[in-house]
Amino acid sequence: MAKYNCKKMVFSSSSTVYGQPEKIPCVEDTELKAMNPYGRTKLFLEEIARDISQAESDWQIILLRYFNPVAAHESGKIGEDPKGIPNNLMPYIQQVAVGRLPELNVYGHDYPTRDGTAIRDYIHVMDLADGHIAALKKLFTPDFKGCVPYNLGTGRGTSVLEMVAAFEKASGKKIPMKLCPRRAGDATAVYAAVDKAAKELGWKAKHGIEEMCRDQWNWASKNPWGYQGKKA
Ligand SMILES: O=c1ccn([C@@H]2O[C@H](COP(=O)(O)OP(=O)(O)O[C@H]3O[C@H](CO)[C@@H](O)[C@H](O)[C@H]3O)[C@@H](O)[C@H]2O)c(=O)[nH]1
Repeated sequence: MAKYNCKKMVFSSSSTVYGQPEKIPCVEDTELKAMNPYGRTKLFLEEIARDISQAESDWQIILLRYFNPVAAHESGKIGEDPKGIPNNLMPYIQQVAVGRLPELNVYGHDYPTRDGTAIRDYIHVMDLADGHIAALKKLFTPDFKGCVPYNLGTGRGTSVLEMVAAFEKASGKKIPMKLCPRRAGDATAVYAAVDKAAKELGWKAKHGIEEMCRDQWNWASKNPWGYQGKKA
């Protein structure tokens, strides 16, 4: 970047830097802490970005803290195709729906939430893409300075069971479930404060969980075995 005199950067950070926040919705200037190794990598890279902007005042950096990206392009031609058994909730639900996996393991049903399952702020990937365009536009405004974090979330929390119900409705498929113990390193409830991105980037998520599930299912039903198709 130094060689090409590039001093503007959009960094893909994550809501994982909030750990389990004291207060939700999470505001950007809340205390940061990692609950797992992945979270710590994001936290350290944010710290490095902050250090760079302190050391060299001509750098302009935006940290985009993604909440839980899900869904697919509306065409159904571009979507997530994880290698091996998926770790994340939506690709796992998708693989149960198309018959690749027998049932969903629900990690934790004794959280202090409305139905006992953990709460996240799921965001449509197309909204996330728009958030990047808004961030780039912001970086190129003459008054932008320093290293500034923005949440990319919807501001709404959805439990695991609510997400499963929404997916069942969108797909018409039953998702068999097994209630399991909590997964180590998982937070109880995390969702975004969205005012800063709305005010300063002019960006707001447009899609709700019904549309997220619709587009996830459109991709899944057209590509049940991902990009490669089923191996013989
Ligand atoms: O098979 C599964 C997978 C997940 N969950 C639960 O579903 C919720 C969401 O899990 P997941 O989709 O794995 O998301 P997070 O653990 O919240 O983390 C994701 O979202 C973060 C914020 O964007 C990213 O930083 C991480 O990379 C990404 O894994 C959690 O309560 C999990 O316990 C299940 O019950 N069963």
